[in-house]
Amino acid sequence: MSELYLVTDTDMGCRAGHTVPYIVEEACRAGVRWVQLREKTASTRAFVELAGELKRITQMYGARLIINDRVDVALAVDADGVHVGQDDMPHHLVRKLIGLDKILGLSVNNLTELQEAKGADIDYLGVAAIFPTATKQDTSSLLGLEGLREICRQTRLPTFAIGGINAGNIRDVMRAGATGAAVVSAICGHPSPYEAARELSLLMSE
Ligand SMILES: Cc1ncc(COP(=O)(O)OP(=O)(O)O)c(N)n1
Ligand SMILES: Cc1ncsc1CCOP(=O)(O)O
Ligand SMILES: [Mg+2]
Repeated sequence: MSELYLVTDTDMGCRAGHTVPYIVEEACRAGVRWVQLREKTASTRAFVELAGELKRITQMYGARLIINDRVDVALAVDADGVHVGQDDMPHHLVRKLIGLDKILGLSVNNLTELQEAKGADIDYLGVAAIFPTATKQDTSSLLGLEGLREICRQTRLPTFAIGGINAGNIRDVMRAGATGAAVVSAICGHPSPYEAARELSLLMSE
């Protein structure tokens, strides 16, 4: 199964002429089985409606739907899980709210955060940021491939590398030991999300 992880961006999709449901369906058609709905400015109503739409699409393809930051939205649509970072709701409280059966992802940006996450009841790590990215403004210092390699070496949890990953570097990311790669612009900003996801999936399994 492809461990390519699509993280959505409505504005970027718009600029490329796509809606988020279109991007998600095209990526799923290309084999993506991890989808995160990331909405930083949407109203709660719009967020929940979009999440419901993505739930139908992801279910059709057997893909997982993860909600960024918002436990309430995840619960409202019975999503497969939630992804939180270091400034979001603490992961142990998220686990309490979503229950044991849901997927919980946590971002780690350095080795200190990795140590703090040891023993936590989380299902995977988002390892950020690997390369420079224009998609997220508030990223902390860059890990690079060496930083990624060290984090992967020190954990048994599945690791999804994120930040500036594209067709030119995804093989290096996988060679550094990541379980998978999470991307925003490489799929949402591409003229063909289907072709982009196909190419990335092929490259990462080489
Ligand atoms: C798979 C994955 N990894 C890392 C992140 C970043 O989460 P966070 O640090 O909470 O930042 P925001 O995405 O909320 O801006 C992620 N979303 N997904
Ligand atoms: C959400 C997020 N978290 C860390 S970097 C990032 C953005 C990644 O976007 P892109 O794949 O376009 O570099
Ligand atoms: Mg967050």
